[in-house]
Amino acid sequence: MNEISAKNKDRKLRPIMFVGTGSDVGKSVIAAGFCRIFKQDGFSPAPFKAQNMSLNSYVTAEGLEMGRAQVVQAEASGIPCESDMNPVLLKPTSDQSSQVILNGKPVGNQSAHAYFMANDRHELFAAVKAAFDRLSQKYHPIVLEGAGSISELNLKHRDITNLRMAAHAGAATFLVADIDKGGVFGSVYGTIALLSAQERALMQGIIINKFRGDSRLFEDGRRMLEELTGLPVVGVLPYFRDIHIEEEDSVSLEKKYRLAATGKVNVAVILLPRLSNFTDFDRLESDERVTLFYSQDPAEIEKADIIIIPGSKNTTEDMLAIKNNGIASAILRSHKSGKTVVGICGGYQMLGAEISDPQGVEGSIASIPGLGILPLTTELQTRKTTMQCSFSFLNNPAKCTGYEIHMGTTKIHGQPSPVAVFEDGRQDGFLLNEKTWGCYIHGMLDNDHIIDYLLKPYAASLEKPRISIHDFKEEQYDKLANMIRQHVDINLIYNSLYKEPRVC
Ligand SMILES: NC(=O)CC[C@H](N)C(=O)O
Repeated sequence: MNEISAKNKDRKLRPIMFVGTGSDVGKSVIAAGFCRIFKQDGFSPAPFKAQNMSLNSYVTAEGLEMGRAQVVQAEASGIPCESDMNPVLLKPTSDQSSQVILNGKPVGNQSAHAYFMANDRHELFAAVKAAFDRLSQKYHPIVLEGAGSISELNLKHRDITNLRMAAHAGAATFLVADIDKGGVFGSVYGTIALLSAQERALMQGIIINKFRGDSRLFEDGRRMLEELTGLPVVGVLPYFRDIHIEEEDSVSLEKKYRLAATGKVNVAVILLPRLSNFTDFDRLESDERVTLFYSQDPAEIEKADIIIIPGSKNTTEDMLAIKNNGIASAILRSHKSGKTVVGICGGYQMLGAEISDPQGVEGSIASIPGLGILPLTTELQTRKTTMQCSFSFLNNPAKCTGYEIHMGTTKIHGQPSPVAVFEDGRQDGFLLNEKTWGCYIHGMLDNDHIIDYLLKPYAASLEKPRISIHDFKEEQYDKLANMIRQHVDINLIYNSLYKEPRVC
């Protein structure tokens, strides 16, 4: 623990917030790092982001849905996640429409226009503030994350995620800028210059992120930015590749591999247009035996040993998309030639004979034939299933964990052949043979023996990964915290958290 935190440990820390000059500047990872720093220093931090837009969600122990970035940050804080950490989650179902999750429950699909305009989102902001207030009764400091850029002038009066939230929280606010993107002086100076006096009063400093090379070379730049903005540059964080923290949105998915490689078990995850929960594959991706790539190229997909059809926010439209772009035929050919084809959630639904949506839950396609590999049909319902689950996989009695998030219910035609049996006796999924199966459970590939089962036909002689997923994540959070401590003036940050907020 550093001197300042040790001396003042009994005093309540005010909230801290990380906002950005734009999206994908690294706010979530920095927030996760600070959650771990505060935990290491003996405080009881908790994360908060008022609104996320993401197809990567998770389910709390209470069966409430929330964005995964705050789940990661809660893990870094060493506490269970709860929906108050992310009260609003927008899950885009198409370019025009999102499913709106409020306090963990879907409140319907709304067009972007209706959602953003209604009464300047007054009610939503009230709900968000209430969630924050509940959370701050239990934890301190609250580590808030903003969304995108804080200088979207036309959206400011409807903002519920950035500086209006910082003002409500009285948060010491730090601006994060990505130097790797270029234009860091313009974006930092411009962002600060466009703030109102009240907003400016919240700002405590600047963090330059993703710096490549020796940061001493940036000393002049740091001084210039301080002169231009009147704010201290509290840290210059390096661009890193050796710390693995789960990432929030599909911007990061774009950067992942697209090609098969030799000498490893090749796993292709179909890059569906509305792919959801791609974090399902993080553990598999980090397995030394595997090369995992995301692809929408039928020729590349056919090179894989194992094809996984992932979850989808819009199974019917994604089914149509893979029929039209040749991927469905590539999957069928691979299946026939004896390769592994596995489906998770939406992907499981696609492996069946038909997906129907009589009530238009996902869109305008009332019904569409699936791949016809598994003897099952799915109907999308208006009621959403969201729950964490414990289950056993096939005949292995070991307890596995995962979670379900879906609107569809699936009927098996003929003899059941479940993949998973839940603690309450319920069954899920269908196993046609060792190389052909599917089920609803997200996170199932975080269970090592299921990964081993998947890889067994291809990887018997290859070395296994050694460290458990829990220990691996803990190690990564500690590495992240240590890296931040090395490059940020942590005393200055603590000082700003002991100061009373300036009245805005
Ligand atoms: N997470 C998913 O893959 C969801 C699948 C499908 N869209 C459903 O809601 O049932």
